[in-house]
Amino acid sequence: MPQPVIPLPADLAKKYRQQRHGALTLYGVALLLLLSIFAWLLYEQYRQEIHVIQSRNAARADVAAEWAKGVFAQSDQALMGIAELIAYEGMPTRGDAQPLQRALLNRSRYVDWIDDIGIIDADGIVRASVISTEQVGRDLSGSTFFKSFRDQQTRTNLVTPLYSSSQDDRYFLYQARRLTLDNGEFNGIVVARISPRVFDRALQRLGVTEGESIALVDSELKLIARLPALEDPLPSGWQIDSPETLDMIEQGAEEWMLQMTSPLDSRERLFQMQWIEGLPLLLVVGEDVQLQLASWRQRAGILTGVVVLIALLGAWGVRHYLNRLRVEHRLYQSDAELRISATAFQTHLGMLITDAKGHIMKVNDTFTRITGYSEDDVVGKRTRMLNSGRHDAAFYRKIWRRVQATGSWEGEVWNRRKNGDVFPDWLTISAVYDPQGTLTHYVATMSDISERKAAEQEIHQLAFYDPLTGLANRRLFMDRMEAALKEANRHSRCGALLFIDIDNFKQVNDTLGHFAGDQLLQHLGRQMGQALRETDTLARLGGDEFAVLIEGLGQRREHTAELAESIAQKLQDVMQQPIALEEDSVSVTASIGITVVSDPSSTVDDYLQQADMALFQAKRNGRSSLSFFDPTMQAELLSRVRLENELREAQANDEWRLYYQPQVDQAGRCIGVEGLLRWQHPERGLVSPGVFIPLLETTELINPVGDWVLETACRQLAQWAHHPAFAELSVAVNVSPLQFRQVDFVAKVEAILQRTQAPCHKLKLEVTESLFLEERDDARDKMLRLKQKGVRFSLDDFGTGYSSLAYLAHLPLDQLKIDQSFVQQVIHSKANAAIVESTIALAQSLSLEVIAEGVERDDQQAWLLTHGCRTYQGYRYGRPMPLDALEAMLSAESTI
Ligand SMILES: Nc1nc2c(ncn2[C@@H]2O[C@@H]3COP(=O)(O)O[C@H]4[C@@H](O)[C@H](n5cnc6c(=O)[nH]c(N)nc65)O[C@@H]4COP(=O)(O)O[C@H]3[C@H]2O)c(=O)[nH]1
Repeated sequence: MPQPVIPLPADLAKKYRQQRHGALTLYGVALLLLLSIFAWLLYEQYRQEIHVIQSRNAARADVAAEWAKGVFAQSDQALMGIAELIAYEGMPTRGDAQPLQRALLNRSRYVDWIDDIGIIDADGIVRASVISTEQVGRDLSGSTFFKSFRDQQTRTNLVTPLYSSSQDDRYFLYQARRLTLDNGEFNGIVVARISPRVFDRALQRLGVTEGESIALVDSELKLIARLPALEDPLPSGWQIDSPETLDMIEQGAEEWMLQMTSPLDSRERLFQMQWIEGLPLLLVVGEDVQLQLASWRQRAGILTGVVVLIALLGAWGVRHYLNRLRVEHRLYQSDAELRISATAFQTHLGMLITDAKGHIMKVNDTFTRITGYSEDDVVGKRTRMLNSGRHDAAFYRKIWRRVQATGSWEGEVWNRRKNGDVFPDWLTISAVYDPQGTLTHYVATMSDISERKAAEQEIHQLAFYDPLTGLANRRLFMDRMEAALKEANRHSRCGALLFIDIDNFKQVNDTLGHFAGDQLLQHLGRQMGQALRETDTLARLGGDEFAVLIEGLGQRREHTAELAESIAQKLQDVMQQPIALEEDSVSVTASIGITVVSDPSSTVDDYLQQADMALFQAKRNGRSSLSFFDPTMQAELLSRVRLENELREAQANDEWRLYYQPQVDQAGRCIGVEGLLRWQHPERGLVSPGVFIPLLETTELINPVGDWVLETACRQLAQWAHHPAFAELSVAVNVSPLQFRQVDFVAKVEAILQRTQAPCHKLKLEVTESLFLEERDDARDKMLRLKQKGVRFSLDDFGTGYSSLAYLAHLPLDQLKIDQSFVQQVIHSKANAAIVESTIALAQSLSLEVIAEGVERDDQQAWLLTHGCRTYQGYRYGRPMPLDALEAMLSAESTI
């Protein structure tokens, strides 16, 4: 498997590229500079070499020219001497040329390069000749040469190019001088024939070194003389073929240089060519360029070698530098890779590397931290040492099969730490292959997910379990219900749903405190859990309400109901066991509503509703009762819902009525009334409070309705206050605990009293014992504040509750009202008689008035009177009635 290349950080890669580019650029520039200097140096040296050659050529050409001029000057001297002679002695005539002939001979001997001297008279007739005597008498008047002297007065002398001799075809140069008479008249010319050999000799005297050449040519490029002599010497007059030179001549240049191949010996030369002043002769001095530049070439070669060497050294240096740079970067890269690998290895994940056989080779610090095993503990051992024992062999086989098939595996595994603790581990295993595809190692990462699991567990617990009891909460219970319903439908098996409510839990909670209440709930949860099977689901739905789902009870509904009932009874028994709570020992009872889960068409909500209704019914039946859901319950519920809606409308439609029931003294005189609420229903007629008061309390409609009652009663009191027949009547009004607990209750009452201007001391508020079960001090405080206004208090239904008598003594009560349930049994039930008796005694001891409620018969009144109760209320004296009826009744009879 190819190793992944860890890319360099972008800035480092950029720096590397910049350094590399910089080095190459520097090298290129340096090389260019070096080459430029080198080329310049070479060129300069070449230029100097050429300049030296040119200078040398020019110097030699000058010398040669001077010499050539000297030759012609000397010969001209000779010609001048002859001219003077002729001027003195006159032109010889035919036959007397002897003396002149001798003079000519002398001159030609004196100037040895003069091959011949001749004299031509003004008519162009040769008068004398040193050598070519046979020429004497010859007429040359037609020759251009002669004519140029005769026709051009100013011409005094002339040198001609090479002319071939008519006798022997040899070439000669001719130098002529004008002869004049004393009067300046043209008298002919004297001509010297000069042999080119003179120049050969002269050039030889000048000498040349290897490669040099010097030549004299005439204006028609005929060779006059040349040094060095060629192996196969060319004759004078040999026509040189050099178009370049001819070009230059045609251009009329005085002197010039040409580099060209010599047409004589085919050597490449640099030629200096210049005319010899006043002569039709061209001096050509050449130097073999190749030869002369040999040392320059040598130097150039050495220099080139040096430059190449420097360039190579530079290139080597640059290459070395680049290599170093590359190595450095690779090193950095490798280093980075190593660092990354090392860092990656030391991560928050535990890491473990094994060989192909699973023997541990290396672990990191996190591994040690997670497992407690150091590297020394594990190296060489097999990974199975971490096995927790929670997974079977098949589990591990499956993992390794997966790794072999796909190269990796990840998942949750329970492993064991060195200290024996088992922990959940999120494990990944990757197989490592070499480039040939052979498995070489396994790399595993592990992370201890105990905390995550615990958190998940906690979240799960919080989401699905009741934090107080640890039982399933409503949500989980609903899920289980859903599942159970599906299961029941699939297998046609019935189940049962039980709703359990602890009777009077609220009072326990209120009297013993919330902590004790919590303990009680936890205890009951545990007790019930133990009484049920593991497959049953016990949940706390909230408050003191528990639910049990029992599945798979049977296929017959009746049988299931029987089983459910027995389970419910078992639970009731369990719950009734006394429970030690702090210092108290408490025993509670529970009411249970049961519904049988059997109807495939019913939903979870349907069953929950049914169980709820059954429970409602059970509670209505009294403590510790069981009730099965039946369809009539449902009807009741529906009517309850309807009633609730109607109650809301009643408030809006002003359907409330206040009835009054007389309260009398032992003489039968009405001393007051109790205001009792009635509902004037548009269809049902007059409805008793027993039907709707509990509903008003659960819907909190009790507050506005209670306000209305208070207001109505007070208004009535205020009216009666002005009526002598009723002015002494007091009005007792029932105040629900809910109503009393309103924060602004006192203010409300005060406002009503203020508004209605009712006499406060005639208003009697009837409160029940349940008011003092919670927030006692607040209730007492409110009573005291109202008491200050003169409002009086009567404790209603006395004897039915759990009132702490000690506490009652501290309340600002005025009256105890004996509940009608005791009063009506007072004759027949000794127990009831005892309760009434003790109540009367209690009232007397607390200096409270006492009134008996529900007195229907005379014997009851007699008994009460005998036992010290002198105030009564009951049908015996009048049923609750409308105001006008009451007033009519009171107006008609002075006593009842
Ligand atoms: N069998 C029998 N019953 C007798 C006799 N004498 C009186 N009663 C009934 O006993 C109840 C006395 O009222 P309570 O104990 O305060 O019990 C009241 C009271 O707790 C509540 N209630 C009535 N009006 C109001 C109200 O305005 N506010 C509040 N919060 N509760 C009210 O409704 C309860 C029932 O009221 P009612 O149906 O009017 O029933 C009244 C009354 O009609 C008798 O000789 N024999």
